[in-house]
Amino acid sequence: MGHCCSKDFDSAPSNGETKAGGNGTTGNHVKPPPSPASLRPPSQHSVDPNNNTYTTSPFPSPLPAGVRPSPTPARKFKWPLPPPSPAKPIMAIMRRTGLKKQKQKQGTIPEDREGAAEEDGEDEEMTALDKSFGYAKSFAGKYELGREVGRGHFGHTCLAKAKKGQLKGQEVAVKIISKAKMTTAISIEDVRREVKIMKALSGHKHMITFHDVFEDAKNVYIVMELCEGGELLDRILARGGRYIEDDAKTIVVQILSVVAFCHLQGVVHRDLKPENFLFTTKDEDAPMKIIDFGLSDFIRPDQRLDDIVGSAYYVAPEVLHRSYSVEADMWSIGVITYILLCGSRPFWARTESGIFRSVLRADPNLEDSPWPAVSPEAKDFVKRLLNKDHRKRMTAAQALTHPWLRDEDRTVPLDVQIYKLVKSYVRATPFKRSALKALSKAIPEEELVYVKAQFNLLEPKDGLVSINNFRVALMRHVTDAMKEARIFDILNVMEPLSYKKLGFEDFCAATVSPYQVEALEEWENIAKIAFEYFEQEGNRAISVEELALQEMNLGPQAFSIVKDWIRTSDGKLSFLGYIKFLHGVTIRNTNAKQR
Ligand SMILES: Nc1ncnc2c1ncn2[C@@H]1O[C@H](COP(=O)(O)OP(=O)(O)OP(=O)(O)O)[C@@H](O)[C@H]1O
Ligand SMILES: [Ca+2]
Repeated sequence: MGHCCSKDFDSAPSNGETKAGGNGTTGNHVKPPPSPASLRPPSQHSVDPNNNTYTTSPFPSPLPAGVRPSPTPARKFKWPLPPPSPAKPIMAIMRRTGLKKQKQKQGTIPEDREGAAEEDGEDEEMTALDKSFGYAKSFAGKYELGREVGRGHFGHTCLAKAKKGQLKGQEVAVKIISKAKMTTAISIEDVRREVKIMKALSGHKHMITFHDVFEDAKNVYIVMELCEGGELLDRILARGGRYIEDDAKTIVVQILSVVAFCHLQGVVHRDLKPENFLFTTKDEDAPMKIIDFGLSDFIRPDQRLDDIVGSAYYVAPEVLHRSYSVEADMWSIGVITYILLCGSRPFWARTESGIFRSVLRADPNLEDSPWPAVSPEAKDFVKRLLNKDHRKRMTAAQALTHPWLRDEDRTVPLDVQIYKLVKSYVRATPFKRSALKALSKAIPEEELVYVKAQFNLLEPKDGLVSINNFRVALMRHVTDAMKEARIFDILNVMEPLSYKKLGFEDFCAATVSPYQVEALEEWENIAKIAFEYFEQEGNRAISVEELALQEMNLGPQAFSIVKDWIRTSDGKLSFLGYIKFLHGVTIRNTNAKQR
């Protein structure tokens, strides 16, 4: 859990560089600790603990005017930096959750009554809430509790020794979550879901192994494998704030491998940070395990979440905009990689709102020391994760095939993104399909490593894949989480594949994402080549009406926009029109219906 509160890179031994900045707009610039006072993170004094959770986004919504995100209440936002005392934020968080509920029930609470309303709300909830989970009650009979090994916002973790059963004599870790702090139905549901997710995902080699769960009148006890090697954050700090590139790769590969697994299972972690990766032993090369699914959630393939959740330094821009999916985790991995490689945070400011401003607007600094000494592949890797446009970010499976990490001996995990893209492709018009096919033909061989790996994971028969290949590949990885996230539903909307099989060429066309290709350095060249192919094989005369209504599913309001995409000389798509058509442009200022 979040020892982000007690450790800070700014107080870590400096790597010697002094950078300007700290205004929240120029990236994270670590300051050397010149005096004992600066060892205390500055925001201790400047962040208001009562103003740390947003029930609505502090930023304008990215949704079209008039469209509001669904009304799920914002849940938790954690302290980015050390609070004055460990007890206060817990109380503050719990009170705030109570307040949100109260507000929902009764509408606006007058400002000067807020404190009282919080307390009232808490009391009311405490008496009404059912806090029995149905877990076994025999914790004390089965385990002997030892010393505390960690503490976070929502509980503390202790050593324990199993007294009986299969684990008899073995040391385990027990996360103890106090029922007194579960003051709302949401906080109870969070614990229930944390247990469900840990149980379902247990088994992956970089996932903490879940053993058991218990409860009594006071607490819930989550029993899991003990990791004795400490948090990744501690190792970064012990190394003076950064890793050499090869060691960073070893870390990032492990993170991606387990996160790819979570995403395939329909679980978004939402709190990826170095504090939530533990080393199994104290050995330098001990494997890491992901922990803390306290903020995680199930997510359907086509779902967007809207609650602002996470830790400030690692939060993705679209989370602040309240419309996000698994790509938000990929942003956090970009932040972790950036830190591993240079020892500084990419988005830094003294206050929480300053950090958010930086996340939304600032480009990470990849110029100053030590970046000139970092390989171009590593920099490209970071850029492709810290892209503010979530559509342009690599997925976890894709990132594992990036040139920086590529290793032919490592199996690439199945990527649920493939399913989403194929679903859209098989439902697209022939004109759109030929536009995508032209694009896929222009992609350099180098970039096809990922697509080839995904195609092979579907185990093509005679070079072809059908809906059954997609089903069987998913089944191979099925867990209860995958069922809960309704991942299999996507197969129903892929039903045109019941009558048609895809060869590798079609598969490439189906799985090419114009947004991700646009993020490549060679984009301009690729686009030109793609258009040449399109001119040869797919471009045809098309009317404004057909383009807007049939091809793009837009309303007549879009006629004036798509009109410019068509060449007057021959009535076919122009180069610019082709590119826009590929992207399925979002027309915000019309009431046009969109696919
Ligand atoms: N399996 C484990 N083995 C060893 N230590 C552990 C284990 N699980 C958790 N810890 C320690 O306990 C700390 C808190 O655990 P965890 O992150 O799950 O709690 P949390 O209250 O949800 O945290 P946060 O404040 O980040 O939400 C971890 O940072 C880690 O130091
Ligand atoms: Ca944690």
